[in-house]
Parts: sequence; C-alpha cells; structure tokens
Amino acid sequence: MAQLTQVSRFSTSAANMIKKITVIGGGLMGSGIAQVAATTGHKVTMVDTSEDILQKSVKSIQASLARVGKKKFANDEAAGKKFLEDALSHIKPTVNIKEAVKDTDLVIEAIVENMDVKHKLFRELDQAAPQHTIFASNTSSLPIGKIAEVTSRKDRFGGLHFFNPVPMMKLLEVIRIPETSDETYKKLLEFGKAMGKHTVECKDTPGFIVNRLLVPYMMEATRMLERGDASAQDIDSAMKLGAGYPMGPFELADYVGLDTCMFIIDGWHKDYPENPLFKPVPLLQKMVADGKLGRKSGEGFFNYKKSSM
Ligand SMILES: CCCCCCCC(=O)CC(=O)SCCNC(=O)CCNC(=O)[C@H](O)C(C)(C)COP(=O)(O)OP(=O)(O)OC[C@H]1O[C@@H](n2cnc3c(N)ncnc32)[C@H](O)[C@@H]1OP(=O)(O)O
Ligand SMILES: NC(=O)C1=CN([C@@H]2O[C@H](COP(=O)(O)OP(=O)(O)OC[C@H]3O[C@@H](n4cnc5c(N)ncnc54)[C@H](O)[C@@H]3O)[C@@H](O)[C@H]2O)C=CC1
Repeated sequence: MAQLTQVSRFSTSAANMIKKITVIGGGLMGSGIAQVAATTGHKVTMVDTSEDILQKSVKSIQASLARVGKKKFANDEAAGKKFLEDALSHIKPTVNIKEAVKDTDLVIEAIVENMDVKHKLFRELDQAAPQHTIFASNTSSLPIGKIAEVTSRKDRFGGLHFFNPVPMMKLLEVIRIPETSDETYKKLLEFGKAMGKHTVECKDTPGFIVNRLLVPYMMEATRMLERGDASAQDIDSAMKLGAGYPMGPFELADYVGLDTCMFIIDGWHKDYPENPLFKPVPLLQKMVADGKLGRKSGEGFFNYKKSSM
C-alpha cells in the first residue's frame, strides 16, 4: 500500500507525458473515453471492427459533446459549436489497428468482456505497437495480470477502469499488477488526472473497488426480483429514494448492459465457485438468452422501444 501512494507523489516531465492515445472499441465505454480524452487535449485514434460501427460511435460522441457543450457554454452557441468541432477534430476513427498504434503513447482497450477475445487483440497489439507504448485495459471484472500475460510488456501494462457514462462520472480506478513499473503507474495516474478524473489506486483484485461492492448488490436485487419479493420498479424507487442512489439497480443494469452484467457474475463464479455472492442468476441468464440486453437492445428490465415510451 505504501508503494502505491509513494508513486503518486512524483510527477512526469511534460515531454514524457501521454499525449497520443488509441482507444480500441468504440462502444459505450470506448466512445466515452475517446470523447473525454479529446476534450482534454489528447490526440485520439479510435478503433473498431467496421466503418458502420465507427460511424455510430462518432454520432454518439457528437450527441454527448452537444449535451456537454450546451451546459458549458449556455449563453454562447458559437463557443459550444467550436467546442464540439475542436473535440471531434482530435478523434480519428479507423479500422486499421496497425496504423492506429504505430506511434501511440497509450492504448486503452475497451472491447467485449471476454478473455480470449482480449488475448487475441493484445497479441496483435504487442507486435504492432512501439516499445514505449503503455497498454491498459478498461475491463470491469477480468484480472489485469491475466490479460497482460500474452504480451511482452507486463512492466508497461495496467488497468484504467472508467465509469459509465464516462463524460459524467468523475472516478477512474488505476490498477497495477506486480510487474507494472513505477514509471508506468505514475504515467497512468497522471493521465487520469489530465483526463479530469479523480483517480483511486487499487490492486488487481476481482472488481477492483467499485464493482466488488456494486456487482453483489445488483445481483442481490435481481435475486429479490426473481423471488417475487418486490417489483423492479419498486426496488429501483426504494434504492433511489431510500438510499440516495442516482439510479436503481435495474435502471443501472439496463444502462450498463445485461450481457456485460452476466459475463461478470458468471466469470467470477467460474473463478471463485465457493463464494455465494458470485452465484449466477438464472433470471439474468434467461434475459440475455432472449436478447434482452437493456437499453442497447431496446429492452431489459424495462422497455425502451419508442412505441412504449
Ligand atoms: C452486475 C454488474 C454491474 C456492474 C457493471 C460494471 C460496469 C463497470 O465496470 C463500472 C460502471 O460504470 S458501473 C456504472 C456507474 N454509473 C452509474 O452508477 C451511473 C448512475 N447514474 C447517474 O449518475 C446519473 O443517472 C447520470 C449522470 C447517468 C444521468 O443523470 P440523470 O439521471 O440526472 O439524468 P439526466 O437529467 O439525463 O442527466 C443529468 C446531466 O448529465 C448529462 N449527461 C448524462 N449523460 C450524459 C452523457 N452520456 N454525455 C454527456 N452528458 C450527459 C445531461 O446532459 C444532464 O445535464 P443537465 O442537462 O445539465 O442536467
Ligand atoms: N458497460 C459499462 O458500463 C462498462 C463496461 N466496462 C468494460 O469496458 C469494456 C467495453 O464495454 P462496453 O463499451 O460496454 O461494450 P460495447 O459492447 O458497448 O462495445 C464494445 C465495442 O468493441 C468492439 N470490438 C469488439 N472486438 C473488437 C476488436 N477485436 N477490435 C476492435 N473493436 C472491437 C465492438 O464492435 C463494440 O463496438 C468491457 O471490458 C466492459 O467490461 C467498464 C466500465 C463500465
């Protein structure tokens, strides 16, 4: 613990700071990370698997920038427009991974929560990226040390765990594995601050800080619904009005994506079968199997299809 705090007291010289970043995955999280990096003066390349997906990512960044700009420049429409255009001009979308990492300082991976898929990607990145490039994963639940195993740069590897929606959530968990060098960790912490986030330091433990507490709570809420103790609506109202949460557990699960929630809990159960907090939840598995993934599919615990709103 002493080591974690000691590192954060040093600062990196301007010449050594992270300026160019590559975000892999332009989904919910990747597009948010790219957006915030661009508005905080970084040069960003955003990679996804198809031009169509990238177009959607850019659209969602535009919409979010417009919301931020409207608030930030409430009485100055021209300044709001300039803010949006400047930020967008700092983001280069591409499907070409090799090109995207050729001179980047930091790669942030934000693709699907699956170890095999992440391993395949990091093997490719390790070959393509220059020596100095630091790798980070935004995983919600997978061990950073295990993701890093397929690379030859564990000393330049760490976790940067952002929260959804990235433009609004102030926290960034910065995770180190035993092999992460002090230099790398220091750069990651400073990058987090340059992104305007409040950083907290954490070891590579399941769920880090937030998800280790949040996931069991959300799964317990789902078990409560499964038992028929209360409705989703009432459980959400109760936690908002009685515990001060901005969203109830089901509104939040729909927001995060039920597939992501299921990957997390099922993955932890596989790794820690004896822990009752990590027991899979049949209702969640059924909903995912039925294609009910939350907001992104139009239906989850609640319905988001236009006709029913
Ligand atoms: C079982 C597994 C589970 C764990 C899964 C793991 C996932 C992870 O690894 C970690 C996570 O991210 S966990 C999720 C963490 N996020 C939360 O808990 C969000 C909770 N919700 C909120 O904070 C607010 O509802 C929120 C800020 C979202 C929205 O606020 P409101 O509810 O008040 O709604 P609005 O009135 O629409 O928005 C308020 C202001 O925020 C602006 N805004 C919202 N979304 C935005 C976005 N995406 N981009 C830009 N601006 C945005 C919005 O403009 C509004 O501003 P004002 O108009 O000035 O009020
Ligand atoms: N959804 C959430 O609230 C949070 C998710 N996370 C983590 O962030 C990561 C991404 O999650 P989301 O953004 O929610 O997922 P998402 O499903 O919205 O986006 C993932 C994106 O990655 C792309 N992708 C998949 N394989 C790829 C590859 N090989 N190369 C390039 N792009 C690829 C997909 O096309 C998709 O656009 C996951 O590890 C998740 O656990 C972390 C914090 C919060």
